[in-house]
Amino acid sequence: MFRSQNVTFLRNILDKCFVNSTVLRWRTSSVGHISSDEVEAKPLNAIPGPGGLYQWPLIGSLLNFKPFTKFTTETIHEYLDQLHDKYGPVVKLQLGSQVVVISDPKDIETVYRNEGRYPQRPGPSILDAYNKRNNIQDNIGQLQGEAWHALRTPVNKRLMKADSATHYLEQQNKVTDDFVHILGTQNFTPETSQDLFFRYASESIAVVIFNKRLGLFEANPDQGSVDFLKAAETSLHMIQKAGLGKSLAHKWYRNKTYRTFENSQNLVRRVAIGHIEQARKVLEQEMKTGEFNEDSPNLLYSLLSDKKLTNETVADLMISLYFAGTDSTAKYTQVFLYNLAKHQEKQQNLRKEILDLLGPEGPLTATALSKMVYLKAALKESFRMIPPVAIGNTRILPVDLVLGGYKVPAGMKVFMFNKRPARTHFENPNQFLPERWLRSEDNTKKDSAHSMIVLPFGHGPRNCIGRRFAVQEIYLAAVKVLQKLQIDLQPESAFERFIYLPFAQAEKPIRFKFTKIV
Ligand code: HEM
Repeated sequence: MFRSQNVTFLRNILDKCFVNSTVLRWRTSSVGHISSDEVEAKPLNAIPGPGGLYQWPLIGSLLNFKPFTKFTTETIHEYLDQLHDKYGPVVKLQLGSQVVVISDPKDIETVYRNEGRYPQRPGPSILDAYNKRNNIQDNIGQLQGEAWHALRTPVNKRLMKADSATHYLEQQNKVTDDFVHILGTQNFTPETSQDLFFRYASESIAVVIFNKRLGLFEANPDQGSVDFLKAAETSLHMIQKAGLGKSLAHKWYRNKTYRTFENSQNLVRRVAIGHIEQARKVLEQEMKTGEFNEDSPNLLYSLLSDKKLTNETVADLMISLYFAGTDSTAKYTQVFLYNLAKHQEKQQNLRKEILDLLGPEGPLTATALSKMVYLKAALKESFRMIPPVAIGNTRILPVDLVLGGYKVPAGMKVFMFNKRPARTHFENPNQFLPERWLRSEDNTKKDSAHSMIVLPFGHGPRNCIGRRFAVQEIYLAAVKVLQKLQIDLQPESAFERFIYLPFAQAEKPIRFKFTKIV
């Protein structure tokens, strides 16, 4: 052990020789400083975790799940919680490949601060296999390095600016009006209400991606668009299963998981390509007739006009956005409304904010949205209580790091298990308290690592590219539902268990009760 003056001395020396030293090449904290514990960092093989056969490649992954344990890929969060209870904040195990799972916000911060200009998130291995077999180019979520950056930059310009999503508010207000009208006028089984949320998310993102309404709320919607929803969900489920090592052979032959994935992914692509083709035709027609309005938002037009992008790349990008932007938002909109239904007092507080700013009929505008502090706090608290992804925040380390006192080498896959500190690092963690986010910023940011806990959309240059749209759609649903309807839960749904597929969802479809406010 080092005394504190020795540690300060060491820090100075290490900071100076940090870059070139071969002996002291381990980056040890978010800002390159070093602590006494970290100087004595232990090797990778000292990281605790399930031992013996569990550490074997391939077989080790299978042993994590049923029938060998009580866990499945959907309850991976419960399994990781149990491992962290047993082994501490750094755990090593086989999940598809060897991974290090971390849950200390300081370590999470260290990973993000050192992720570099082109952060590496492993692409889904089953999608890699599918693309290779079908001669399809890798998409934004799979590319790495400069190729990823070259594609991400033009998309950032269109989707990630502060006002990117608000340009679509007018059209998305209309989608939400239709959604809320149906919620308020029909009786649903839990399954049909769940389906309606999928239609809502799909319809909302389609006005951005394809510049058109899909008609999913109509009596006889296009069957392809309806089938897309189930196919996207199945594809994502298979991605998760394969990614966590429950399917191993898909790389070498078309096993059952792969075939299920292939069928659903074929459908996802076919439907998305159909929409893109139609959107392109409309665009060409409008340009011919002079109807085209350059000032109205049109993502497809804007991307096709970018000389650096080929038509094929634009099409693949649109497919990825449609695929990534439906299931995720559909599921989280339900989770948020669930939290509001479960916490009636908070629902009333939020309704008051909404009615004060918009009244019972007003559309959601960018100005009103900027004033809705309770809405933002409530969604953030919902993200804390039930994070939308359990292990979506993953990186392959570009440099050697010290995490929790262990040396983790460059190239290692690291899962950031933010779900755990979201419970362990807050007062009254089991209470739904939007108010905790209303306190002054400095109060919630006493510890800089605290800002590394609630990260529903990841962090850094590779964070979720659809986040502004996802959040806007969830806000719109909450605002418009609360303007018109009271949300309750039927008694059977009062204590739902949430699982990950890979996005958070209730284990059984939620039994909402929507009642018109008179
Ligand atoms: C509640 C809804 C959503 C959640 C919780 C979510 C979550 C995430 C997360 C955690 C990541 C990884 C970020 C990282 O590695 O730092 C991600 C990436 C991504 N998301 Fe989302 N997402 C949502 C909605 C959307 C929407 C609406 C779209 C498209 C319109 C979208 C498109 C993407 C894409 C393309 C990536 C990969 C980005 C890249 O690798 O550069 N997501 N998302």
